[in-house]
Order: sequence, then C-alpha cells, then structure tokens
Amino acid sequence: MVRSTILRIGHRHDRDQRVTTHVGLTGRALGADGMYLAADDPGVIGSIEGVARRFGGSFFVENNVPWKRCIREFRESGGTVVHLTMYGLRIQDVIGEIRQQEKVLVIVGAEKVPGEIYGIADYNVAVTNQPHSEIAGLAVFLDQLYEGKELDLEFPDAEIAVLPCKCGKEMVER
Ligand SMILES: C[S@@+](CC[C@H](N)C(=O)[O-])C[C@H]1O[C@@H](n2cnc3c(N)ncnc32)[C@H](O)[C@@H]1O
Repeated sequence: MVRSTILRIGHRHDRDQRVTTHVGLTGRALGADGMYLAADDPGVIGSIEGVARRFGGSFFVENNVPWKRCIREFRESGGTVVHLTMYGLRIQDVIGEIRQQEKVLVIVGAEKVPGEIYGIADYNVAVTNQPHSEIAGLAVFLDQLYEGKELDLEFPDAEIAVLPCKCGKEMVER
C-alpha cells in the first residue's frame, strides 16, 4: 500500500499552531507515517508527539526541516511529491495514478506557498477547485488515497484507547 508523509510549509509561529497541530493529528489518524514541519515550533511538535505516545502507533514529527532539501531527499529516495492546492488537477482524475506510487510526500501550505512548489511537485492536486482548509484537504486526500481502509487502522502500544460508545465516553488504560 502507498505510504504517505506530510510536509507542512508556511507555518507562522503565533497564528498557525492550532491548525498545524491538527494537520499532524489528522495525518496520523488517517494513515500518514509522519510530518515534516518546515518551521521552528517545538510546541507543536510536542503536542503531536504527546498524542502519538498516548494513543499509540509510530507517527513521527520533525521540527525545522528545510523544505527544499526535504523534497529533494524524498524524491531521491524514490518518492512522489504531491502538493495540495485549490489550483491543481481534480483529485478524482489523478488519485488512481497516485495510489500506484510507493510513497508520497503530501505538501500542505498555510497562507501562501512559494510559487516554486507548483513547478517542483509531481502532482498539484485539488480537493475541489474551491478555497477551504489544509486540514480538510489533507483528510479528503488521505481518505481517497486509502479508499476508506484507513478507518480500520490499529495503533499499537497505546497507553489509552477509546471504546466506541453509543452515548458518553469510554476509555481504557493499558
Ligand atoms: C488557507 S489555504 C491557502 C490559500 C492560498 N490562497 C493558496 O495559495 O492556496 C492553506 C492550504 O490549504 C490547502 N487547500 C486549500 N484549499 C484547497 C483545495 N481546494 N484543494 C486542496 N488543498 C487546498 C492548500 O494546501 C493550501 O496551501
């Protein structure tokens, strides 16, 4: 199955902490291996790592990653670079081809991404050609990539787990 890793670019320390944290948590929950953050924000990294430790699995986060080097090294190791943007090709037209790749680096921006990214990416992919959010775009992209199978993912070595419950909240500590 194709593996996915997120590259978060354009993160602004004071404005984007919550959204970037949610990009990481959404990626983790929906099957990505990890997230590279192209900014220096140890607080965001710590929040995501805390959730990953308590809820299990092997999601990684890396702080302060130079994005150009990240893209170059990912590609040199055989990966495919996907940039999520409202200006890209329709996801429903390209996801089948992307699913055939071995691993993909999924780039999501904040306010505005450097123009070069559009030329560097192997695929510029739109989740509709309407403006919305990186969290929504990433969630739909991963769900389309994994065709819903990510909903059954297991997260080994969790300290706590939620028990599905019709009403109320149930958790177990392990
Ligand atoms: C708030 S938007 C940025 C909007 C900005 N004007 C731009 O250059 O696209 C932040 C990020 O959300 C993602 N995004 C927003 N709308 C999208 C869409 N329709 N399809 C895919 N990704 C989208 C992109 O990764 C974008 O960099």
